[in-house]
Amino acid sequence: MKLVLATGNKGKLREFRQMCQDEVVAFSDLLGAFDIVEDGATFAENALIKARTIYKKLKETYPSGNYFVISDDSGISLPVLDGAPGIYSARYAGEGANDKDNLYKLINAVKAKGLKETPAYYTAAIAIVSQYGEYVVHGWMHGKVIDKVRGDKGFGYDPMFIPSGFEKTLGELDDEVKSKISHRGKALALAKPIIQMLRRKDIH
Ligand SMILES: O=c1[nH]c(=O)c2ncn([C@@H]3O[C@H](COP(=O)(O)OP(=O)(O)OP(=O)(O)O)[C@@H](O)[C@H]3O)c2[nH]1
Ligand SMILES: [Mg+2]
Repeated sequence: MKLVLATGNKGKLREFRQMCQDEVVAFSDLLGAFDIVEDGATFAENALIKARTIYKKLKETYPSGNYFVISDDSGISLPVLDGAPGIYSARYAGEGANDKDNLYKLINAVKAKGLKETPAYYTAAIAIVSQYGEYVVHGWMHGKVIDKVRGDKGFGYDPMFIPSGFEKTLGELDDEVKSKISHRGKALALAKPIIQMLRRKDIH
């Protein structure tokens, strides 16, 4: 049974591949690349929208295929900004904004509050859509953001985010370290038993 990832984000794909023993196929390799409208009100709703869209298209394109779809909707929230950018993290600096635009907009928002650092947390909702049912799990990573960029690892807001208990930003820490403590890593740890269950169902 194929595990198809419903994301167009290369950073997420890299992290999923590193964290899953199973082979992970990007949906664009099977269906070509396209955008999905994420108009849900929560991370969970958006994750389900993405996974359902890809599952439906796969069923239309490969009716006898054997697969399940996994998606990730995630973002960073700052209590000092009433939880922004939250579910709008990918388009914080506007539709079509890239990671750098979003990163510098958030740095400027922190500075505009007269702060050098402030608490922040990442949320990830992972949805799994399969012929047996739909599942959603969550993970969080708490820490703080600073008013500057440090390091070039990770993606998105990582160069300004310092996880609790660390001195370095995620831009300075290796992917292996990030995976152990990240919102995505924690959500995936909860998703793994579901994935195993789906594989067992597939066998019997
Ligand atoms: O520095 C970061 N490290 C992370 O670990 C992380 N996780 C999420 N984010 C931010 O939140 C948006 C998600 O939005 P999002 O879930 O809609 O994803 P996306 O649009 O990039 O891809 P897709 O999966 O929807 O295709 C992303 O673009 C990033 O800006 C992160 N930033
Ligand atoms: Mg998105």
